[in-house]
Amino acid sequence: MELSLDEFASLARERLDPAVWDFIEGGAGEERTLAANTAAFDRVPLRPSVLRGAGSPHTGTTILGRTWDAPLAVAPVAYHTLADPAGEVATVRGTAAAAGLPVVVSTFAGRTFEDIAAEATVPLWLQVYCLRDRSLTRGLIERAENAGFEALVLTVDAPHLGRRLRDLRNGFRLPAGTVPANLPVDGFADPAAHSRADFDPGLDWSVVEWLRSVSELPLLVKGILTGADAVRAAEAGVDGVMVSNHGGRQLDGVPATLDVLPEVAEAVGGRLPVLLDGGVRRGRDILAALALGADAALVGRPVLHGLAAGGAGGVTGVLSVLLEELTDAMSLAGLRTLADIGPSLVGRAPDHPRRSTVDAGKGAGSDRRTAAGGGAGLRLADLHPSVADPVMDTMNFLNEVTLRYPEAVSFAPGRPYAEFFETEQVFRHLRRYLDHLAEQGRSPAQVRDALFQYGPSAGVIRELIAHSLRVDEGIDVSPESIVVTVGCQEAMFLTLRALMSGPDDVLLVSSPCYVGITGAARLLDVAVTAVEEGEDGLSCDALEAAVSAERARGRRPRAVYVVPDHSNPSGATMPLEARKSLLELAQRLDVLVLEDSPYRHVSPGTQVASLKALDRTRRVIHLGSYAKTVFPGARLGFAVADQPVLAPDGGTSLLADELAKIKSMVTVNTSPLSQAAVAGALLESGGRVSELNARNAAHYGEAMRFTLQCLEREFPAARRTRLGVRWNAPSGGFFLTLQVPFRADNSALARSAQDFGVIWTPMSYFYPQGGGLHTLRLSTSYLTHADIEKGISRLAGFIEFECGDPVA
Ligand SMILES: Cc1cc2nc3c(=O)[nH]c(=O)nc-3n(C[C@H](O)[C@H](O)[C@H](O)COP(=O)(O)O)c2cc1C
Repeated sequence: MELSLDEFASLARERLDPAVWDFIEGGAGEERTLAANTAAFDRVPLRPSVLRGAGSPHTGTTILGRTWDAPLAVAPVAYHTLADPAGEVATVRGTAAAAGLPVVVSTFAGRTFEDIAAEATVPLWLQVYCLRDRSLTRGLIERAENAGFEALVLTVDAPHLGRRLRDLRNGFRLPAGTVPANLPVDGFADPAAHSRADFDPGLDWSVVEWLRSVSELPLLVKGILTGADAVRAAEAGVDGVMVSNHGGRQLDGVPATLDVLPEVAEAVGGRLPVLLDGGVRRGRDILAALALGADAALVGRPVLHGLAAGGAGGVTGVLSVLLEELTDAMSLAGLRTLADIGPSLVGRAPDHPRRSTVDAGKGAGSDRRTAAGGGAGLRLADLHPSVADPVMDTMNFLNEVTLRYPEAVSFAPGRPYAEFFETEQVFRHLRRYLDHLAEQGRSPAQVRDALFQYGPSAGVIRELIAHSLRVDEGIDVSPESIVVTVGCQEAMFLTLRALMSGPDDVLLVSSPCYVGITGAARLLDVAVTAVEEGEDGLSCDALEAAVSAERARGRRPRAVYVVPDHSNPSGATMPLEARKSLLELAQRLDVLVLEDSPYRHVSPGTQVASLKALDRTRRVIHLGSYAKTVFPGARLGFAVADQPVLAPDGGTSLLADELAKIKSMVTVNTSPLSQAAVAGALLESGGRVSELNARNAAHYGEAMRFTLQCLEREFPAARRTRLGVRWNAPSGGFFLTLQVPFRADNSALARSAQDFGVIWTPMSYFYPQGGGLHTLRLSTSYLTHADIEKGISRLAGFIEFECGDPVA
């Protein structure tokens, strides 16, 4: 087994044709820059700090709005097919098996963007050479965008390819079968000659504006080597810069990238992410780059070495070695997270430039705050990385857009229908509960304290909840296995905190997935792996494959989160058999199931048995919510955690006891007032939440049916087919999803709100590892029929306009 990148390089050299090896390995001119790139890392020793209580390191980071497992990506390298016939397809497969890291695909990829995207579960970026033929360039970008690529990387150091003496001596020609799969196949065999013919040597900074006009994807420029150019790039409005000298393949004699990094980082001043490539060959090199101001590093040649050495598995090997070395170096240097990395790690004064303070995912034109100056100003980079993660902005963005366009019909929030609430109801519920306490023999002072005082962390209405679960759901658990929480959100948070004990623990989530759980995971630095949902919800096969893949990577899949009934956001419901299979599989694989099911009792018809009701082996932690069934203002939820927990001294407790301990340090206890209000509702209905909600369920079912009917009316079959619009027809819940042929992103949403007066939610918010770019979510729950009708008619106008087919 190869233990270093050098060993992969040696294997590749043995296996590749010498001229191909030279093409990959060589640099321009006397290869001084090529040599300088690696030598620069050797000149920068790391200076560890000891006894810092660092524990296990966490390598995750957020760049351009996406979470990466480590500050590492695959640099754009032409023709991966030179190293393996499967080319870039093998690369993305191999990368995914190592970690969630982006792959930058070259304009000169040996496989089509569509083929690569079909195989990719990691984010893809497109490297752009701006060709003389702008329409060809635009076409490439459009194809990549349609295939789901997430960013553009404009290479700015190559008006034509550099003077590569090895290739000139070898008379290098691309071997038969190696072609630029995304370009018209003509005249490419001599890459240098072709670049002189087709690259646009007259580019200036206006190219940024042109790219902005053809694509809304975030844009980075690759090939920045001076602070001045970095400033120009920032002024031109790019979303990130890459310090690169093209791996020493362009102008020979330019400095090593690591040497110019501090200058570039200082010039950028935290406004944009700074990435670096060139000579990165060890995990500790990544640390050095981060210490000198980079947000992440990329590797080029080593990936081709891996491909040549062992196809996709070789790529996995190369990246895994780098990641292991990175974790090892962090641990030995006393670094717990990337936020701990600063100039002192490489012995520089602390006022040296730091990494980006702004996540570039916010896109062009966003408010780019500069690093705080003196005084009490704080730097975003010094706060927990979750605060810069776009998942945290999801709720705010939707609230903001709804407030900004008050006249718009909003299909965004999953709120209950307001007409169900009457203010006096709350007082009635409170009275009912207080009477209940008196009936149970509590003295007036005890009744008073039950409302006014702190209460036990685990809650005071656990008996009533246990009773309700028994009579209504067939879930038979003791009150002691319940913890009453501040909304279901707190139940998720406590459960994750308790279960996820180390950096190798992974939470599996069905994807698309409710953002509350991914947000909680982000706050807690918990790694999340998405498992694709099918029409019937979570698929057992996909889950099993994901668990095996995680275990193969040395990680411990701990639990799987699932919304089995009328899922938010997809609307899917798992049939009974699928639930049973899931429980059997969870037992066999030894993972816990986190069941979240807020929509069961507000959906029409008979509901399938809950996972917890079917659970015979205490595999399921049930996360409950009264937001939809009683009222959201109570902020009342609960966790059923009846799993026994064994202490080293042989004693046992319930997982619920451990959750209550954590809760005592988060919210101390759930408001007794809220508990009392919900308890009153439970008492009034004899614990039968389903009966309490019979009218509501019928109403929501009707709202869904009416929305579907309006969609049918606006998009009769012929128009639907012509436009490429499709939707699902959930049997309950608050949400349905609609597929459209254009990108349903934030800017489309802003156009929809402003020009058409209708708001919806981009489904991409709900895909933790990318996806849903052409789907939008409609919530049908809180609107009147008149609003639904108006909203769907406006939505039809918007969709038709976006499809370039405006109605007269
Ligand atoms: C064989 C080869 C092909 C490359 N093709 C491209 C390309 O198509 N576009 C580009 O921007 N950079 C290209 N590069 C440069 C890489 O993106 C990257 O800057 C360089 O390889 C990083 O240095 P490293 O190989 O030392 O990691 C290529 C590099 C190599 C070795």
